[in-house]
This record gives sequence, structure tokens and C-alpha cells, in this order.
Amino acid sequence: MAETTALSSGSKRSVGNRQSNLRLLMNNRLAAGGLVILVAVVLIALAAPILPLADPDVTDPVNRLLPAFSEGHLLGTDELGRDLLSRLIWGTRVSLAVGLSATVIAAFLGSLIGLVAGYAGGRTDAILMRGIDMVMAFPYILLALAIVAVLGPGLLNALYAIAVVNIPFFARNIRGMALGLSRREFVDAARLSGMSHVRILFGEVLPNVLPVIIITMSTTIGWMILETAGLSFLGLGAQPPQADLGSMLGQGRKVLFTNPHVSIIPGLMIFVLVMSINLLGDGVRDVLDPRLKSGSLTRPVARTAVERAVMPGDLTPHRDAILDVRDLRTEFRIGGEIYKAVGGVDLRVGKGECLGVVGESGSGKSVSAMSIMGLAPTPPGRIVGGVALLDGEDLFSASDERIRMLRGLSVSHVFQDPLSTLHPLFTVGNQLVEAIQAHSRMTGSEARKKAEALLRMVRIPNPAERLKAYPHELSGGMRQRVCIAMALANDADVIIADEPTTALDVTVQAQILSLLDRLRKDNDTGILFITHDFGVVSAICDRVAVMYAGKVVETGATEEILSQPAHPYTAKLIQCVPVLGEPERRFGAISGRPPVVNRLPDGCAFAPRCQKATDECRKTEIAMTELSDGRAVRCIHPLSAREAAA
Ligand SMILES: Nc1ncnc2c1ncn2[C@@H]1O[C@H](COP(=O)(O)OP(=O)(O)OP(=O)(O)O)[C@@H](O)[C@H]1O
Repeated sequence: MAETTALSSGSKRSVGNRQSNLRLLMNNRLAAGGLVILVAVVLIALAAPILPLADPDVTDPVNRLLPAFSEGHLLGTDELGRDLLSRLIWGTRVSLAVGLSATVIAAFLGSLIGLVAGYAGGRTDAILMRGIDMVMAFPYILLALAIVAVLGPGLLNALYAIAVVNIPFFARNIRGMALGLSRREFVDAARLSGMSHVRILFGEVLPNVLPVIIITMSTTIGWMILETAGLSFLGLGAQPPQADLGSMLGQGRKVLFTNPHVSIIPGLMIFVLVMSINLLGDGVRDVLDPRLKSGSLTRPVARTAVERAVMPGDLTPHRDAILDVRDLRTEFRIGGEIYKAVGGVDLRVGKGECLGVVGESGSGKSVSAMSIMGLAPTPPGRIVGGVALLDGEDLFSASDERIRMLRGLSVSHVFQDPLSTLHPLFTVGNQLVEAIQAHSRMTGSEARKKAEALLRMVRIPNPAERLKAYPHELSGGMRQRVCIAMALANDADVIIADEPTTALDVTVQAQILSLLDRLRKDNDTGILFITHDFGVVSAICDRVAVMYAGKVVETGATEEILSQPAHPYTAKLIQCVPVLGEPERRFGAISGRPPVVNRLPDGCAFAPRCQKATDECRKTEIAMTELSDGRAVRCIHPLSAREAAA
């Protein structure tokens, strides 16, 4: 039964995926136009046997070279008096069939060669790829001509020739991908589990390259139709009396100046066919490329779009806050779905204060933090409500120029993975100097001195030497120190640290935490510290905001929350922290999963996982209730002191 449910939900998901892919394709107007034209052409070509058309091969010398719109011949006749409309439709049918067949053959053989070469590597790879290189060394049309010359003229032989000259495109593309994939951990795991090479190749590697095969097919099919038409035009493809678009064009060439319509008509059809296939192919590529899933062909713009339906009324910041975020709402719109990643978040950071933002993966911590300086990607993200006040200034109303100035100067970010933040091709010194000079008029040597001082400040030994190092020459902890030094380069008022210690081992983690703690006390810097670990929170944060499904569910001073959590979710998160010296302690794993943010349940989003939930919790949205000054919880059945202690 469970299996049936799983199966049916799986098939529902794949139908849903297909629908959303089609919707994405339709969002792209050029691709949709290509699809409509192509479908129309294919339907007409398929219907050729049942359409009331004249026989395409029957000659009628009396009615030769009739112009278009002649009686009984809508598009006129050719020099043997054959009906051009009939020949065009039958010829399109042949050209489509040959182009499609050649594409399938080339895709099958080329992909197989690429897969085997990339997966096997070594000598097999060398032999197969040198063979492919030899095919590529000939100009493709000469090679196609040579193959037809050997096999003899004819449509089938033209098809083989076109397929052969296109094999290298598939082989090289797929080989590159298979080479990378065959070194990935999931393939190693499959090998270790005892799977045969054939199963790994077709069960693990092939599904990952399939989108690329489809993309390559969709973008080369038009090209193959053109090549087939080229061979037929030269008299090496379709043989008389059979028509395809290329041979019709070749026959029209003789009367090009006296009766241009004979060649213009097949020429136009080739243009329409190839154009529609290419437009559709580009659209298919965009849909299958996960980076373009938002349906937009543009890369994210430099700042998150702000589309607030209601402008915030009161813009007076909280008295102690350097950064005051209120009712922040950020959404991602992907293929008709709206993901409410942040649904009304309030965060406040004072000077020299550290606010911890805690929550499970996907609770909206990073998107909240990224939205503040407009770093959440648009498309597909947009800020649809709320306000972020930096020292009283509304960041969401500020100009792009102003935001660019404030980034790194007043608010800096430290991310989880320093390797992806630091440029691999520049030395640490160059990158620090660049960060300093971006916001000050220092000369190169002054900036270098400051960079050295910054490295010293973050306790990197021998800073003058370290400035010359590339990121890969430093340890993980040192790289993260460099990122912190960069965040400090312009004495920012606020540092947003997004899980800066998650990738580090515990000793380095402790060093980085004490470094941040000391720096914020010395420099009066406010820190917004994102983590999923209450252990880390207890080490550095003055206050905590606990997030769940895009909302803050509890907030207050760290000690109070740790000693007496009020929200059942907070209590569960605290239970997940191991305590040294308490080996008997049982971890209270949180059953169930966090909700998907495009289908949030009514009422409290945590209710399905909460042991205290009642019907009332599931009815309407739960508001924040103030428990004491600076302490609030979004729960109508908060934990009692006894429950919290338990
Ligand atoms: N670029 C994006 N496009 C679409 N959805 C996104 C994007 N970035 C984040 N999301 C969605 O927004 C929600 C919140 O993500 P966010 O990264 O803020 O979570 P998080 O709490 O920081 O998790 P983690 O601890 O894993 O970083 C998630 O459902 C995520 O899938």
C-alpha cells in the first residue's frame, strides 16, 4: 500500500514536472513560436497522404512553370509541370524524416562513444577520441561528399553521411561530461557497492548526461536538415523523381531568374523549418538547464528587486538598533509557483551586539540576511514587503549607487565557504587591497599596510608573507580569517556572518568565534550570526531569533532562551545539541520535515510536527506574543517552565 502511494506520488510529481517544464517553455515566446510553427509543419507533412494533393511526381509539360495562385496549382508548377504545393509538402516530409533519423543515429552512436571513452578513460579513451579527432580533421561537407561518393548517391546514403559527420559533436560533448561524472562520489559509491560497469554507465552516468544529449539533439537537428538539403541540392541526396527540399531547390536553380518562385518556395520552407527548430531547441536547452529554471534567460541582476505592495508607515528605528529589519518578506517565483522563503521577519541588531539567527536548513535564515543588502538573486527572488533600516536609512528605498557604496563599507558579509568567496587566481593581498581601495582613496602601499594590519588583527601569523599567498595555499581556518579581515577592511557597522564556522573543525571554529567576539567588542560592530547550531549560539550571541518556515518563532536573550525555551521547536533544537560529559543524554530528533514554502499549511507551520498542537493551532496565523521585555514567542501553547526544564 505504502509502495502504491509512493509510486502514485512519484508519478504525480513527474507529471507536475512535465507541466512546469512545458509552462517554462511557453513562457519563452520565441521557443513557443518555434514550437507552434514546427507542430503545424509536422502535422501538414504527416497528413500528406490524406490531403487532396496532386501526385507530386506526375509531370504535365503543358502546364509547366505556372506561377503561384494558378488555377488548380496554389503554388504553381515546376519546369516539368509538377504541382509545387504537393512536392513541397511531400518534400518537407522527406527532409524532416531524414534530418530526424540522422540526428537519432548521430546522437546514439556519438553519445555511446562519448560515454564509454569518458567513463573508461586511459587507452580506450585515447583510441576512441583519436578516431573522433580524425573524423573532425576533415571539413565536414567534404567528408559527407566523400562518404556519398563511396556509397553512391541516394537519400539513405546521404542520411548515413550526415549522421557520421555529426557523431563527433555528440561524442566530444558527452565524453567531457562522462569524464567528470566518473570521478564523482556517487559513481565511486556505486563501484564500491559492486555494481557492474555497464549498470553504472547506464544507471548512474547516462541519466546525468541525458539532458545534454537532448539539448545537443534539439540544437543540431536543424543543422542536419540543412546539410541533407545541401547534399540533395548537389544531386547526391534525393534522386528524381523523389522530392526533398534540397533537390527542389537544386531543380529551381536552373530557372532562378525567369521563374524564381520554383526555388524561393522550398528555400523559404527550409528557412522556416530550420528557424523554428532552432528557436525551439534554444528554448528546450533553457528549460533543461537548472540554472535557468526561473524561465528567464537573463542572469540575476545586481540587486534584489523590491516590489512592496504596501509601503511601510513608521520608519523610526528601534532606539538601540544599528540594523532594524521589520516584517521582511522575500519570495521566489519559479514557473508559476511562489515560494515564500521569508514571510514577515523582524530582526534587530544593536551596536556591538551579536544576534544569532537559528533554524533548520531551509527556514529562510540566509535569504533573510541576503535580502538586507539586496543579495538574494533576482530573478527569481523579490522583496515584497517590509523594511530594513540601517542607522535609520531604509535600504529598500535606497538607490543602486547607494547600496553599492554601503556594501562592504557599512555592512559586510562573511559566508560559509571561504573558497567560493575568495578569487582563486589572485593573492590574498590583492583581494584585501581591492576591498580596502573600493571604499577609500588610499594609495597601493597604504592599502597594503592596512591589509597587513588586518591579517595581524585576525591573528594570522607572518602577515607580510601571507599577503603573497593564494587562497589554496592557506588552511580552511586561515581562509575564513582572511574573509573576516576583508569584512573588517572598512570598519563596517554590521557584519552578516552566514554560518562562517560550519565548514571548519571544532578547534578552528572556537578560534573564529572568539575572534569575532573580540572584534565586535573592540570595534562596536553589530553581528548578525546565522547558524543552525545552538552550541555556537551560546558561545557568541547576546540574543537569538529562532526561525521556522520563513518566520521568527521565538526571540529573546540567549541565556533565557537556552534555559527556558518557550516554543516547542526551540526546545527541540536545543535538545539536538550534544553536551560534553553527558554520554547518557538522548537527542530529541524532530520528527517529520519542515514544510515546503510554496505550500505552507494554515495556522502554525510547525503544528504537524508539534506534540502540543491542537486544532486551534491549525486554524489561523499565529501572532507573536510578548512574554517579557525583548522576549516573544509565536505559539498559543508555549512551554511552561516545568516542560522547558524537562
Ligand atoms: N536562489 C533561489 N531560488 C529559489 N529558491 C531559493 C533560492 N534560494 C533559497 N531558496 C529557497 O528559500 C528557502 C529558504 O532558503 P535559505 O537558504 O534562506 O534557508 P537557510 O535557513 O539559510 O538554510 P541553510 O541552513 O541550509 O542555508 C528554501 O526553501 C530555499 O529552497
